Amino acid sequence: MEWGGSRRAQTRVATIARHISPAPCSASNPFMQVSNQMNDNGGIQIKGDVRDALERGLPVVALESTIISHGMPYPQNFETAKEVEAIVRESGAVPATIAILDGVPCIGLEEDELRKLAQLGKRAIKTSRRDIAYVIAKKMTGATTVSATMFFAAKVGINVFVTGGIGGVHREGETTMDVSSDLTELGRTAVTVVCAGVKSILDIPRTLEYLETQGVTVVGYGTDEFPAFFTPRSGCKAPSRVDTPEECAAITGTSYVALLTAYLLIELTVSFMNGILFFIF
Ligand SMILES: O=c1[nH]cc([C@@H]2O[C@H](COP(=O)(O)O)[C@@H](O)[C@H]2O)c(=O)[nH]1
Repeated sequence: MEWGGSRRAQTRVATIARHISPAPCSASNPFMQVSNQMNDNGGIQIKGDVRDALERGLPVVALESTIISHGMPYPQNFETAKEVEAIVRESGAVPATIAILDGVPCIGLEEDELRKLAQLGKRAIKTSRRDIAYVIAKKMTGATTVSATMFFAAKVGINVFVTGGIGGVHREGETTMDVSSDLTELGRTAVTVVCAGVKSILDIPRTLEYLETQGVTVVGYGTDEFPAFFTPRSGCKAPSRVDTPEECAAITGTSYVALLTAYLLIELTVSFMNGILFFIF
């Protein structure tokens, strides 16, 4: 016979799970239904192929847009964005580049929208989680950073997000308090972020400390070292390591099953970038 307290505890855990777990990718996904309604109301807009994949439970990979607007000049940024989307497609997943266009959060961009964003460059608002409400309310065009991209990906049930480098703790951050909101988002939003670490201009040891404080699972893929975006060598050790896609899947599965708020950040060296899509599950 089951102990009543245990049953109550299980119910509480299930309730918590509904709040913190990413929405499942299916037509019955309540987030999708909300998104559909929001779409009708001029809210979140999901591109056709992305919507179709989410409804059918097929793999979708979120991509950020600040790297397009602020990371490179036009037209290299446009070409690179298209190339990254093509790599995702070749690997059997649907790419969903996320941005806010004229106040509308868009999950997946048409080619002309991608070009518009690339041409706008730094005139697009660099939009982190803090800025989302303002950019939408003012009907502005915002390029989403890692934190804002994770926010929208989780809202529509996308569980994997691929980018170059994430933000981190800036040097002298101990006095300036300049810590990227990417790090706090990683601690609160259950989206697996596949990236090449942080740039060496940031304070990597403090970035790792902050990720630990936020409860973020940081895993090196095929490396013991935390990569520094342009180079696999930072001199800082990654807290843990996996070597196969199956190990990655097991860690992600464990995080969800155990309902931990320790979400997964997989760090890759740049040379592994073409291999990242093996992580889609
Ligand atoms: O090497 C780079 N890392 C990160 C970014 C972008 O900058 C954001 C972090 O900005 P901040 O440090 O202001 O939080 C990241 O999420 C990403 O969008 C970038 O352009 N270049």
